[in-house]
Amino acid sequence: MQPVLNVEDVKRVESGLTEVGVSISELMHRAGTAAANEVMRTDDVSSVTVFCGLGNNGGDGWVAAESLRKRDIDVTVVTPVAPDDIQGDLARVVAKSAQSAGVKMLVAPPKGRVEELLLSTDVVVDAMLGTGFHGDPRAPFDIWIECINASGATVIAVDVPSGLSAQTGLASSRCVIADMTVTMLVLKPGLLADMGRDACGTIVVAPLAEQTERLVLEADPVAWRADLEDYVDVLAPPSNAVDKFTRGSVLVVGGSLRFPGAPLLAAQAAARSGAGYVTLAVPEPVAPILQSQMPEIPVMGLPSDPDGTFSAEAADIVAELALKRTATLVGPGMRVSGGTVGVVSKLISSEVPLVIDADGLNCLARLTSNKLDDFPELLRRNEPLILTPHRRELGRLVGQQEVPPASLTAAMEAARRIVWTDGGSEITVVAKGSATACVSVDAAVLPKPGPAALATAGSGDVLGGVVAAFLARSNVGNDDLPVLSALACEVHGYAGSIAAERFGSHGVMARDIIDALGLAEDALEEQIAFPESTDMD
Ligand SMILES: NC(=O)C1=CN([C@@H]2O[C@H](COP(=O)(O)OP(=O)(O)OC[C@H]3O[C@@H](n4cnc5c(N)ncnc54)[C@H](OP(=O)(O)O)[C@@H]3O)[C@@H](O)[C@H]2O)[C@@H](O)CC1
Ligand SMILES: Nc1ncnc2c1ncn2[C@@H]1O[C@H](COP(=O)(O)OP(=O)(O)O)[C@@H](O)[C@H]1O
Ligand SMILES: [K+]
Repeated sequence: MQPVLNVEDVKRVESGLTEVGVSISELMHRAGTAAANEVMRTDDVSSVTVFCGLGNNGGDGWVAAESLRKRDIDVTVVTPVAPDDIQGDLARVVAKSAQSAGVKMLVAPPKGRVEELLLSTDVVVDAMLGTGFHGDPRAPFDIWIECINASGATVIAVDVPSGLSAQTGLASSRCVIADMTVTMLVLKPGLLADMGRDACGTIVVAPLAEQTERLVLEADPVAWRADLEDYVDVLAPPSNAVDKFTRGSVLVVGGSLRFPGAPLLAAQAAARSGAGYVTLAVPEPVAPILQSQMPEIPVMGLPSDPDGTFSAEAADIVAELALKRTATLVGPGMRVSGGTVGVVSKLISSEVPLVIDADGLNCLARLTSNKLDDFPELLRRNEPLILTPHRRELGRLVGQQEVPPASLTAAMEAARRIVWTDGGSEITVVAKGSATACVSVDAAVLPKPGPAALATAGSGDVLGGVVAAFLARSNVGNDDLPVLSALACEVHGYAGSIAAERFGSHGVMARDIIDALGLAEDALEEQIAFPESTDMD
């Protein structure tokens, strides 16, 4: 797994490096050289334009320019001020050095001149704004960003694309869209989430020093990005000595007359994700509608209120059914009512492996008056509990219903409040979004995100079914639940990619993701077993 550090903690690594004798100036030289090395790896590069800002990110750019000049590349720096007028000492020194080495420069050129230069540029190096960026890019960077994005050149961003927050992944209206980002020392969360996914392109981490790895670990990574090899331990070894029950049995509890389809999607997803036996428990009037849709899945009709949601009597029946299954998923389409809150409450207090999704989470929010983290006794259990909220559901659980977490780091923080509620429990929160984090007290694991095609109604119900099936099938300890959940997310994401190939990136419906789940899991398992021979990017 690759560590991810909050930007403020990157500074601890930086000062740790200076303590072992690697100065900031030396780091800047190594950073600029690392960026130049990536430029040299680009096919057919002969002319490069480096856009430099006025801080240390700009300093990296000047070093890169000098390094490229020494390798006979036709390089021009575009800068707001001449080297002598740069305020920062470090950046001024490297800028003057590049100037002495014969690097060409354009000082505060008009927009037309920048556009003209870009016409004959193969590679742009974006060294305007790095981790010191805040607010909206001011002139001239806003204009240069526009010109860079409109050009046909390959764009390599230094540390972080200018205009993107390396911490939050949120971008202002102007943000460089790079083909590659050479990030210094370690991954930062904003590169992996939200706008970061669009802006960074391929991410290359430049460690810059041999002590970096140790210092990064000491700085307490906020998350870990999973590599395929990290899933080896949670994959069950294949065996033919199984029957439909030993392959894992899943109970899906949910549905209402208003939303009958959601639990069906979840149940189908569980069945397509290798659970040998899947049962649906829905309110009485919903049962005949669903049974006709899916003959493989037995549907049980439970006591219902007149509005077509579970009544209070359903809770005990559900808990009894759940005791006989290896995992239970509760929530899809079930609405929030006295009866459904009772069902969720009963399941939580039963020692059954449990996944709570969608309205199940909203019931939990109702039960705890939007303060789940104030109810430690509720979450104290031995069997696994996996919550799969999207950001709005997550916000409702922790008192942020008005302003839900707006970034991956904010979502991880909210998830941590839940998992730490009883001081370290068996809970994993799968904080869903365009990038997802699987958070437990031990770690936050970031699966590789799937395509935007996953952003379609019912896609979360499908993920709930996949997670429940993986939980039902697996024998992993509670410590491994974040990795197991992350694998479920990757299968879901890869199924989304297969579906997008089949139906087009705008044409995917939840049912298409379900149909691709089995193939996605096989392909991922093959990739995990034979990482060299298959390439799925
Ligand atoms: N960590 C490491 O170990 C290493 C870090 N290194 C590098 O250092 C970089 C961080 O450097 P940094 O701290 O000097 O900040 P940086 O990103 O250059 O920005 C500051 C400048 O931008 C300006 N500015 C800010 N917002 C703005 C806006 N909206 N619009 C316009 N301007 C704006 C701000 O001006 P101010 O707002 O203060 O007036 C100031 O002039 C890091 O990303 C990496 O590349 C490597 O050299 C080696 C190893
Ligand atoms: N832009 C995106 N890129 C990748 N995955 C996404 C994106 N948007 C949503 N997803 C994924 O799709 C699923 C949507 O879940 P959810 O919001 O609960 O949907 P619904 O409630 O409609 O079923 C989650 O797994 C989420 O991580
Ligand atoms: K940059």
